[in-house]
Amino acid sequence: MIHTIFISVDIAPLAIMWRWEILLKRGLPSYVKVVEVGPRDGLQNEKSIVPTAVKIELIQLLAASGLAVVEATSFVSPKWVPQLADAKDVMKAIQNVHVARFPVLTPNIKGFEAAVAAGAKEVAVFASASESFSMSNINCSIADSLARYQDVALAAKNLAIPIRGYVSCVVGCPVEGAVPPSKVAYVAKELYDMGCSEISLGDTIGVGTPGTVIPMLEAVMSVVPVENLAVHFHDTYGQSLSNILVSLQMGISTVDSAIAGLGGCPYAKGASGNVATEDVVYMLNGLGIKTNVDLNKLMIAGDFICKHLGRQSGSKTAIALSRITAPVPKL
Ligand SMILES: CC(C)(COP(=O)([O-])OP(=O)([O-])OC[C@H]1O[C@@H](n2cnc3c(N)ncnc32)[C@H](O)[C@@H]1OP(=O)([O-])[O-])[C@@H](O)C(=O)NCCC(=O)NCCSC(=O)C[C@@](C)(O)CC(=O)[O-]
Repeated sequence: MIHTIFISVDIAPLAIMWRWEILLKRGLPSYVKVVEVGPRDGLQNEKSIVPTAVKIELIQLLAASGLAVVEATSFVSPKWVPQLADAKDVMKAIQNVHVARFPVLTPNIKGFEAAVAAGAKEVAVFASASESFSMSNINCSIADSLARYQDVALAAKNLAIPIRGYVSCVVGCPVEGAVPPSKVAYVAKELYDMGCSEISLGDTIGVGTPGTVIPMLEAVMSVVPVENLAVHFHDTYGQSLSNILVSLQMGISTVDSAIAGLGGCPYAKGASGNVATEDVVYMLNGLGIKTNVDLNKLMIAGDFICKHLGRQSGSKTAIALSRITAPVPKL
């Protein structure tokens, strides 16, 4: 005799979860490259000079966490950014660390040559989508900066050195206010056309929301392939993670961040730190996106630099995890 057994299963919650997964994960990459900018963007605005040995140890700890790229320092004028005047010594000390790449900022050919002489194998140039910020940050117009960067790009190409291009003030400028997406797209395309293999779009003063970031990304993505783009958010208004999420949904898979949320540009008054690497990795872990970064090891690096600077971490994740003594619940 055959018995039919009916089991009543309420599938509604499962269906809702499934729909949310589809909605949320639409377009999300399976892997995100996290570019750590803490030793450079994070420290450049610190008033007291951080000893070179501390910078080197920080870089080593960050590389040990699994980060593939750690922006190490800048070969800029020490009169403009005294904190990074030890760029040469930092680079020399990390020559034998091979687990990560260590790009450096170079504002002109002088900086490029010094960086290469110190052992840099990757460089980055930095332009702005706002004329006023270009003047205050690098003392020249956007057009003049692009002409300078042509020389750097050519020199880099001759030595087969990869070059990244930053665009600052992609949604707002401390002087000019809102920046039109078309201006950002113009500068991004110029950098891409001169040979920058990655264009990082910087919300220097952290004023963007998804409402302004999406139209900006649409404009840039119409002239530069999405696989060559990165996003770089400062967290002044607490919008970074939502801005990162929409960027990922639009196809971007490279995200800049700074350990412990350090940072700020000396020439962008009022700008707060970068989005914290710990917070970015926590969110990406939650989305099931691979980063190859060990959050516990990141915490060690964050702890190290915060102790040195004598301040609490700017990462909500780091603060939360440091208060938890019981194992972190697996969400
Ligand atoms: C671009 C310059 C040099 C122009 O500065 P300038 O004063 O117009 O340049 P200059 O050519 O007249 O040179 C002045 C002095 O600097 C020297 N100099 C010239 N170049 C170099 C060099 N590369 N390395 C070392 N020294 C250099 C040069 O030799 C000279 O020395 P002096 O004769 O007076 O003794 C200057 O404005 C500068 O260094 N600016 C850097 C500012 C900076 O680093 N800002 C922060 C980084 S950008 C940022 O944070 C935004 C970003 C990327 O994170 C993305 C985002 O958040 O949006």
